[in-house]
Amino acid sequence: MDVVWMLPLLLLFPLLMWTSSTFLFYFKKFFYVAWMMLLALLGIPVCLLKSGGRDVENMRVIRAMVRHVKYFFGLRIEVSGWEHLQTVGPYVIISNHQSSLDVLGMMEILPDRCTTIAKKELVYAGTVGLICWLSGIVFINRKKTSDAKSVMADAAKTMLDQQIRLWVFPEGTRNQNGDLLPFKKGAFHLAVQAQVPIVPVVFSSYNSFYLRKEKQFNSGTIKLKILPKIETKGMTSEDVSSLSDLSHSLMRTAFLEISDSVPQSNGPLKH
Ligand SMILES: CCCCC/C=C\C/C=C\CCCCCCCC(=O)SCCNC(=O)CCNC(=O)[C@H](O)C(C)(C)COP(=O)(O)OP(=O)(O)OC[C@H]1O[C@@H](n2cnc3c(N)ncnc32)[C@H](O)[C@@H]1OP(=O)(O)O
Ligand SMILES: CCCCCCCC/C=C\CCCCCCCC(=O)OC[C@@H](O)COP(=O)(O)O
Repeated sequence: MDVVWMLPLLLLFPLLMWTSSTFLFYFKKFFYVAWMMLLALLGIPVCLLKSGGRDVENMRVIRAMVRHVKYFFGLRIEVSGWEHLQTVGPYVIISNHQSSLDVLGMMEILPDRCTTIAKKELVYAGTVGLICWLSGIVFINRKKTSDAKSVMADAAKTMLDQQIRLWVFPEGTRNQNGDLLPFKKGAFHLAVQAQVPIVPVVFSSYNSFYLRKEKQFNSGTIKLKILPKIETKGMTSEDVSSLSDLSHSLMRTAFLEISDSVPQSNGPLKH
């Protein structure tokens, strides 16, 4: 073929490749949300029949229904430190938060009678919002600290009265910058108020298979490391800052240890 004709084709090829991976990114994201919405639609009547309303036991329904979703996206989830979840009674789980894909890892290890603290906007997410409400998810208004504090103080009492575990994302928002954000204090006040242990859980970086800004969503492995519990018995609000710093330091070390060295989104090589 004439080289003049080959040139535009050669230029077009990378464009087509780029377009197809971007297309795949949006397709997979759309499928993820649509599938979760459908699962929630099917799960809602199961929850209502099982518990008759809002009840943390409904988390078992979500856990059972979500576990297969990882296979659609070629994701492997490797868990270490299972023994640290064998704690009797209530505790607070804290973990880093990179994406809504975290739900897949959560549902691999979610202990019984464990629900989550989430931003209040999630309750309006259609069928997903409704099943979250039915499963006892505690919704907070992040823009009104005083409201969030009082909801979390109530949650501390409920944890003890009803023997519930709570999963909190102390970064307070999704973050994929290749490191952990500084921690907000709510999770630590919660654990100290209820005098229950904290179990840190670390998700490895998704940057090797999922990059939001670059529109990449490939298959890959998520490593989940459950760290030993941190006791809070005898602590007061004075200890919250040091408790938060200790947790952050332990989790950051584990995060860097289990995450692959990969180019970070919009940044240099890390780790
Ligand atoms: C079958 C199909 C199913 C389909 C569906 C599938 C899945 C659905 C099921 C499950 C999904 C669950 C997944 C949900 C994920 C949702 C994740 C999120 O939404 S993350 C965002 C929400 N979470 C959080 O924000 C928690 C972390 N944030 C905090 O804890 C914050 O501290 C805060 C309470 C919100 C307050 O925020 P602020 O910005 O004001 O932060 P500070 O921490 O700096 O606090 C200021 C000040 O207040 C003191 N403080 C904080 N909290 C308390 C408290 N509880 N009691 C007393 N005092 C408190 C803090 O110490 C600061 O004071 P000081 O500076 O003097 O120390
Ligand atoms: C206003 C709508 C709120 C989000 C709705 C998303 C629709 C979800 C539908 C299906 C996805 C599967 C279930 C995922 C549930 C997890 C939701 C989530 O991860 O929310 C993001 C929140 O942690 C932090 O948000 P910000 O990055 O601080 O903002």
